Amino acid sequence: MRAMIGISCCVKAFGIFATPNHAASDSYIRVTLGPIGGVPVLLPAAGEALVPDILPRLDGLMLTGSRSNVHPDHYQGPAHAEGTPEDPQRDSTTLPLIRAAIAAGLPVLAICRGFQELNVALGGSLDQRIQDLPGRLDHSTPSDQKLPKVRTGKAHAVRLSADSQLGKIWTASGQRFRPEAVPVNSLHNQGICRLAPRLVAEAWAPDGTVEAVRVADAPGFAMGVQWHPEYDWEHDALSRTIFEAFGAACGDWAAGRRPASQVAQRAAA
Ligand SMILES: N[C@@H](CCC(=O)NCCCC(=O)O)C(=O)O
Repeated sequence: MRAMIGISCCVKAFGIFATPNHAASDSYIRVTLGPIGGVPVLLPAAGEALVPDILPRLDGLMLTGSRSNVHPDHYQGPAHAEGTPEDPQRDSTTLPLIRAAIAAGLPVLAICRGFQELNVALGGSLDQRIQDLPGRLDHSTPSDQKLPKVRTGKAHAVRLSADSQLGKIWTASGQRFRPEAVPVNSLHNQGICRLAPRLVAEAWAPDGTVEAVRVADAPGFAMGVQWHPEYDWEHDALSRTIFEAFGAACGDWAAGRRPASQVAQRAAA
């Protein structure tokens, strides 16, 4: 039985009447059916009330990227600049869902906005326009950029920490990589300011922007990346390997196999 992979949705206006729809990019559907090897389950941005009913039916949770941004009220930040896209319905769903998934030990993979949600859900904060901060790169891609090669091409390198879970995953898979310079794409304006207490930073851009984290005390796969491996996996083994590792963790969960540390924790309780 394939793993059921929860995929966060955004509320987006569609059609001539700008009717609100709950949507996720096809790239998340294709990567779930591909290297993750699971069944994609779109999770509507319908609020916290659904979390207790949704979570037990999932074998993994993938938090997706989006042009919208986590509302600053969730991390006591300043109001966004006029015109900054927000999605309060998504926030009200994903933040409690992340906390519940991490508490349950469910495999979690957080990507871009999802990476930022992981940090905020666990008590961290965000910088809202890192390109305006001294010494920082512009990590965004102009919204009018139509050239796919530019929009989702490699934009900078990230440096992995010596003990990174990401590095262990890539090494275990036999992938060759330079931990001091892994090329990634970049499509974000915001970034981690205060790292949540339970997160461990695993990778950094040349300007110090945190680009990957893991949940320190998670029994299994629980990590996030600020870049978009879902754009690259068909031609980039390192991107594909992230999803394969996440898929293996979700497959174990679906088969009732729990991480050894979680079994030990439960036995000791
Ligand atoms: N809005 C946040 C998160 C950025 C993000 O998730 N980008 C994905 C963009 C997807 C697309 O362009 O369709 C930020 O700006 O930091």
